[in-house]
Amino acid sequence: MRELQAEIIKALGVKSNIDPMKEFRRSVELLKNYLQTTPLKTYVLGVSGGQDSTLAGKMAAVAVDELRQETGDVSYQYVAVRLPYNEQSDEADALQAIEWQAADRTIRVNIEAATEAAVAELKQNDLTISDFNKGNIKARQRMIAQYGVAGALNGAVIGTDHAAEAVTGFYTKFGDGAADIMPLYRLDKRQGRAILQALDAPKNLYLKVPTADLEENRPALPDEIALGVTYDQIDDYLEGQTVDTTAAETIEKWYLRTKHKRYGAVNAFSQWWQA
Ligand SMILES: Nc1ncnc2c1ncn2[C@@H]1O[C@H](COP(=O)(O)OP(=O)(O)OC[C@H]2O[C@@H]([n+]3cccc(C(=O)O)c3)[C@H](O)[C@@H]2O)[C@@H](O)[C@H]1O
Ligand SMILES: Nc1ncnc2c1ncn2[C@@H]1O[C@H](COP(=O)(O)OP(=O)(O)OP(=O)(O)O)[C@@H](O)[C@H]1O
Ligand SMILES: [Mg+2]
Repeated sequence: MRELQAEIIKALGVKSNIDPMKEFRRSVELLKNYLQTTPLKTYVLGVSGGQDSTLAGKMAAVAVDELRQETGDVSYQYVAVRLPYNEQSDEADALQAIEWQAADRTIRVNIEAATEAAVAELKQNDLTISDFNKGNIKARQRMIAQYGVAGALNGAVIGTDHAAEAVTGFYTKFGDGAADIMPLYRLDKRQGRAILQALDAPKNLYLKVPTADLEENRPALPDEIALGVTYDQIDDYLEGQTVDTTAAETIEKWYLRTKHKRYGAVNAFSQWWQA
């Protein structure tokens, strides 16, 4: 195994083999335990219609249902948040995911107006805002909306970052990367898929092409095109298998380049950025 590969696997805590239901329970227990250590009663999660939020939302729904039963406190709830930028082409998938999860409540916030207002104000200052940059602003508007819901409903925000995204830093810093709890962290993409399969989730939700869908010039751009490496290759790498050198180098390039996302803001005591 490559030296950096072993270091990454250890840092992200990825297993080469999982028992899907055991990992599901581990995440559900984490969600239950965390809420009980806080004054909070609600889990808040943006549900896009993609694989990751389909899984994380199911974990949240099961966690709060068990908490209600075990404690008798009926105020525990899971709130799914629809966050379209105007119309969303795969809206039906998002609604299907929420129904399958059996969310206690669904909230809808269209992020288009807030995004456009932010971009327009920035442009007043003689700045060019690229489509790519605007995509990250959309992800941050989704973060603002979810924390708005959390603030109103005594909630904690769930993030869907998992090992295959953490290794590539494929998320918006302080956008979808910002959350209170990350139940998928440690799992790679195929492990998340295996859990959904074990849970008998609708196949179309876990077999669909992963996309951040943030760019207007390249709608529904597959993550694998953006990254230049496939999830199968990333998962193989994370599970300690040998992948071809080009793929391994691409993954490692992303890992090293996005180190700043896996640490807090630099201060006078931090040293990670000097290495
Ligand atoms: N050393 C460093 N090199 C580069 N940037 C550094 C930095 N240290 C701090 N920074 C800060 O980080 C910022 C760049 O990071 P960031 O804003 O995240 O931007 P960036 O990493 O350039 O873009 C985010 C990527 O994640 C993808 N994404 C986003 C959201 C969801 C998903 C998904 O899978 O669904 C994927 C998105 O398509 C895009 O490819 C800079 O503006 C700077 O403030
Ligand atoms: N249109 C949206 N509506 C609600 N939440 C969204 C939307 N787009 C992104 N999100 C939130 O941002 C997270 C990151 O997006 P990401 O694309 O990585 O995950 P996903 O869409 O759930 O799964 P996949 O990666 O397979 O597409 C989502 O899991 C979800 O919580
Ligand atoms: Mg997606």
